Order: sequence, then structure tokens, then C-alpha cells
Amino acid sequence: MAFIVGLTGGIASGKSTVSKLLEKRGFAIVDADIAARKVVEPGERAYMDIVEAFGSRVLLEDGTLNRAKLGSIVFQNEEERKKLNAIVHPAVRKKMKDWQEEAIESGKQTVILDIPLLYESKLTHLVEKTIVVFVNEETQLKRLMERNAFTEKEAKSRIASQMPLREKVELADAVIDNNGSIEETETQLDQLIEKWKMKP
Ligand SMILES: CC(C)(COP(=O)(O)OP(=O)(O)OC[C@H]1O[C@@H](n2cnc3c(N)ncnc32)[C@H](O)[C@@H]1O)[C@@H](O)C(=O)NCCC(=O)NCCS
Ligand SMILES: Nc1ncnc2c1ncn2[C@@H]1O[C@H](COP(=O)(O)OP(=O)(O)OP(=O)(O)O)[C@@H](O)[C@H]1O
Repeated sequence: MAFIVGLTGGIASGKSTVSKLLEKRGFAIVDADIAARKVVEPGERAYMDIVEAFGSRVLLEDGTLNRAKLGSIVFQNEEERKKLNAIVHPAVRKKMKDWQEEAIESGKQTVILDIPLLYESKLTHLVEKTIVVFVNEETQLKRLMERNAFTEKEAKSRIASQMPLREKVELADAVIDNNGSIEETETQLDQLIEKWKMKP
């Protein structure tokens, strides 16, 4: 039986940073954001449903999804976001299940499911343990604005579309504090791998 771990946090809290460190150590990563990109490629079912629901205004000239445009719609309006989630999330779950099975078939002993909305979407039954990557509000806002070149208003509307990170910390089996340097994060991660006896 493989050990299935849920890795979550808030937007720009450092999930990808931690999952890269885990990947470097040989762990299998199944990333919900990558699945969510894959299932909206032109021709996919979810792509067609998005065009039907939001119109061709959310497409670029080459026919691919205009993610910036769709983001500006759904992070300002909860109804629109729910509409998008209802189209994309079932396809994401299916894709992630396939990737998890592939990882186990290839002999992986631990599979990390990197899911930003693990708690919001009530997916904890899919995993044995959860890890939350935590940063304080100031760091989160600063890193998000820098990474995506967002205004403060854009960044805040995305943060507000998720469960507050402090509430996620309360629900976690383990917390990695990513306010400091990457090296400090790496040390905490290695201690957790040791504590949980995680084997790639
Ligand atoms: C709206 C979209 C097109 C914006 O794309 P963009 O390239 O700007 O962002 P990206 O997909 O890289 O997401 C960045 C982060 O935003 C947060 N986020 C994304 N979607 C959501 C959502 N529906 N609700 C809350 N937070 C979200 C996550 O923390 C994610 O890691 C895209 O995020 C999307 O399709 N979202 C719906 C699917 C989804 O829920 N994805 C999250 C994991 S399943
Ligand atoms: N310890 C750190 N010190 C400085 N910068 C960091 C640190 N950890 C992450 N970052 C930077 O902060 C930003 C957010 O990190 P990352 O992309 O890993 O977050 P994420 O949780 O995966 O985000 P998302 O939910 O949007 O996918 C990135 O630009 C990353 O390079």
C-alpha cells in the first residue's frame, strides 16, 4: 500500500517550492495545477464547456484559453468561480487519479498530491496525511504580487477566494513554515520525511 500525502497551503505560500524539493528526493508528485492546465487544452471536454459557459472572450487568438482573462473574471466573482470549478474539478480529479495509479504501478511508495484546494474542495479522504505550507499574510501578499506582477487588489482578491491559511494550519497533520529561507524550509521538510518515515 502506497502512502498518499496531501500537500497544500495558500496561493503563493510555497507548495511548488516544497514539491520540487520532494521531487528532487525521488518522491512522486501529482500536481493539481498541472492537471487543471492539461484538462482545458483545446479539444478537451472541459475546454468546450468553458467556451460554452464563458464565451469566446476567454480565448486567445490561437484558440487556447486566455488564463489571465478567465482569472480576472473568476477571482472577482464567486458565482463565476463556482461555475468554472464545476466544469474543471471533476476532470482534474480523474486526471490526478490516473497519475496516482501510474506512480504506484511504477513502484513509488509515497505519492504526494499537491492540491491548493484540498480543504476547500473537501478532498482529505483521498489522503492519509496532510502537510500545509504556511507563510504569514504579509509574505504571501508580497510573494504573490512579485511572482505574478499583480496589483495589491488583484493579489488580495485571489487570496480571499481561498480558506484563510491560518485555518488550514489548524487542520494540518504537519506544517512547514516557509516564511524564512528555502534552506530553512528544506531542513523542516527533511525532518518531516524522517519523522513520517517517508520512502520514495
Ligand atoms: C482561473 C485560471 C484560468 C487562472 O489561471 P492562472 O494561470 O492565472 O493561475 P494557476 O492556474 O496557475 O493557479 C494559481 C493558483 O491560484 C489558485 N487558484 C486557482 N484556481 C482557483 C480556484 N478556483 N479557487 C481558488 N484558488 C484558485 C491556486 O492556489 C493556484 O495554485 C486557473 O486558475 C483555473 O483554471 N482555475 C480553476 C481550476 C482550479 O481550481 N485550479 C486549482 C487547482 S484544482
Ligand atoms: N522560502 C522562500 N523564500 C523566498 N521566496 C520564496 C520562498 N518560497 C517560495 N518563494 C517564492 O514565492 C513564490 C510562490 O512560491 P510557489 O510558487 O512555490 O507557491 P505555490 O504555493 O506553489 O503557489 P500557487 O498556489 O500559486 O501555485 C514563488 O515566486 C517562489 O519562488
